Amino acid sequence: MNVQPRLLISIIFPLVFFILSLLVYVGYSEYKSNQNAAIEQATSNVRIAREYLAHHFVSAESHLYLLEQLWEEKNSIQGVMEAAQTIVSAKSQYLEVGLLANGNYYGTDGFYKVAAFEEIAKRPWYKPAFSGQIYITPIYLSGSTGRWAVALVSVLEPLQRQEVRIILEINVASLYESLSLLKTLDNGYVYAVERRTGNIVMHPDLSRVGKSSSSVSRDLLARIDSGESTGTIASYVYNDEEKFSVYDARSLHGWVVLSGAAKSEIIMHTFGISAVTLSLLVFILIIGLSIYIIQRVHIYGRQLSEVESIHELNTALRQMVEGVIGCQSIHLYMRNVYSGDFESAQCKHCLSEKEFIGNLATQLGRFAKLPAKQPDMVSAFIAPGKKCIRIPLTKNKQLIGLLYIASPRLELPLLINMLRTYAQSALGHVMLALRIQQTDAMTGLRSKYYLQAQIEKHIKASAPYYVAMVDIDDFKVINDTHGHLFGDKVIIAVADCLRRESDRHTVVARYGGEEFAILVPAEDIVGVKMVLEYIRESISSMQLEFSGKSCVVQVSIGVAKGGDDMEQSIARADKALYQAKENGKNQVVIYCLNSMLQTA
Ligand SMILES: Nc1nc2c(ncn2[C@@H]2O[C@H](COP(=O)(O)OP(=O)(O)OP(=O)(O)O)[C@@H](O)[C@H]2O)c(=O)[nH]1
Repeated sequence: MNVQPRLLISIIFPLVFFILSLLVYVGYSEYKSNQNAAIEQATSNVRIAREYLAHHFVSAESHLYLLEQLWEEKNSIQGVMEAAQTIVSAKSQYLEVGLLANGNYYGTDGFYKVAAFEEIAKRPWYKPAFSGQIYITPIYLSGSTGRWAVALVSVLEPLQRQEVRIILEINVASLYESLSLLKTLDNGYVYAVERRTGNIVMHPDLSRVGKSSSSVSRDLLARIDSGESTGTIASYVYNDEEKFSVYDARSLHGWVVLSGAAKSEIIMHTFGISAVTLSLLVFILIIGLSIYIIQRVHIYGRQLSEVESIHELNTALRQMVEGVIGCQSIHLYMRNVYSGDFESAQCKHCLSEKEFIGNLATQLGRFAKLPAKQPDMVSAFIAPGKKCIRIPLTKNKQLIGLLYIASPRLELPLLINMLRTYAQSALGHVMLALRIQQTDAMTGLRSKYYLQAQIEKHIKASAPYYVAMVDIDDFKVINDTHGHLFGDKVIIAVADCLRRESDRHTVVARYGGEEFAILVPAEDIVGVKMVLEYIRESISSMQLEFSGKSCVVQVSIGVAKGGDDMEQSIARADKALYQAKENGKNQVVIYCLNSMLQTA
């Protein structure tokens, strides 16, 4: 199946636009679904983290309860501390267990301190509280271990009017270890913030712990306090990256657990899947179509380079132009190598060299787009009111033709330049073939075929003309006397004389052997007769000398007024020539219907 390149090109742009729109739509849908998936993943991570933390808090509370029971049974400091030591040793998340009793602070690993109340009140785990209360402290940097910690504190009945409290200090970093494995997309993480202060309690970057969170704003904390305990923070900026987070602030000792990811990750995921696949498909499609189009242009180009006549060139050019860029019509003007005029290959329109230089020469560079309102003198004639493309065709930097494409559908410079390359090479080829066909190799005069074509042109244009046949007298004798080489030189000398004595509108051709034909554009015989007599006299006055041999040449000429029938017109001139020979040669005879008229 052969699809015309212009059809493919005309569908490429809408197709690319359609696919790009589809890409945007698919990309947007994919982004939305990836965003929902990321939110779901973050929600699930937050739920897992909450369950994990709740489990640990319950476990810590049960350890506290155990120690409380021990204390309440015996009020034995040693008993409680021994049990506390066992618990701390077994649980890596616990930094220390402390007992405030008898005005002293007893800590695991043998830490003991006489506790003046003022000093106790400064400890991060201390706050005024009623007996029977259990509370969790804000995050603090543990003085004894230098680690970030929170303490779960149980306030017991005072003993001998002195406060009794059991303090379970939890290592936050150790608690976070397992949670750090929970990922949202590739790099999102779980973290926790204190509701009361807005400070971070758990974060993969330890330097962030104890500092205020960028995601949990005062505004959000207020909303949480008013009951909005779960939800999504749609957008916030952290480390110059736009992020989102899912939060849950339900009953976890005042902690808000969060998980989120950078939005760029969602975009990367989106591009990673659909967009890249689709872009690749579009890319492959465009490359494939481009290769096909270029191949088709080359096929047209090959057909063009095989043409041998101007008619074939016209047909092949039209097919190529219609197939490649599409158009209403094309017009080819080719330079006449003899006159320099630009003649239309389609019609009789001709731009003389003078007109051409005056109007177009200075504007001819690369191809030009001529809008309907700014035509040049040719486009105004061949396609009035239509836009055109004018393509100059050159050979050896010389202008040999002009191609006009009226109302082109595509104006892509790449295609027009390909077209131009093939067109100028084909035109150059055809012009060379024409030149060979139209020129007589020995004398350099026009050939018989060119003369006949020119007569046809005059007949078509209803332009008046005369045809004269010129024959060298007694040429056989010259040949026989001086040899054929000498005879050839005589033919060339006569041809030179004919050329010299004719003006640029007269066509002089070698008709065959020692016979010549002349086409004279003229209204009446008077001027023609004068010219022919002048030619005859010029030839007979030549003294020809070659290689020491010399001779005088004379010619007989028959002339007839041209009619609508080319062959008949030539036959009449021939008849007059025959009469000139009959009358004794070296004379001009004019053909008349009933009798021949001898001149001079
Ligand atoms: N040297 C040479 N001779 C040619 C050429 N073409 C034809 N001839 C010769 O020209 C001669 C023409 O002879 P004819 O047709 O008898 O005519 P003619 O001798 O000129 O006699 P008239 O025409 O009656 O004056 C022939 O002998 C041809 O061989 C050519 O290209 N070169």
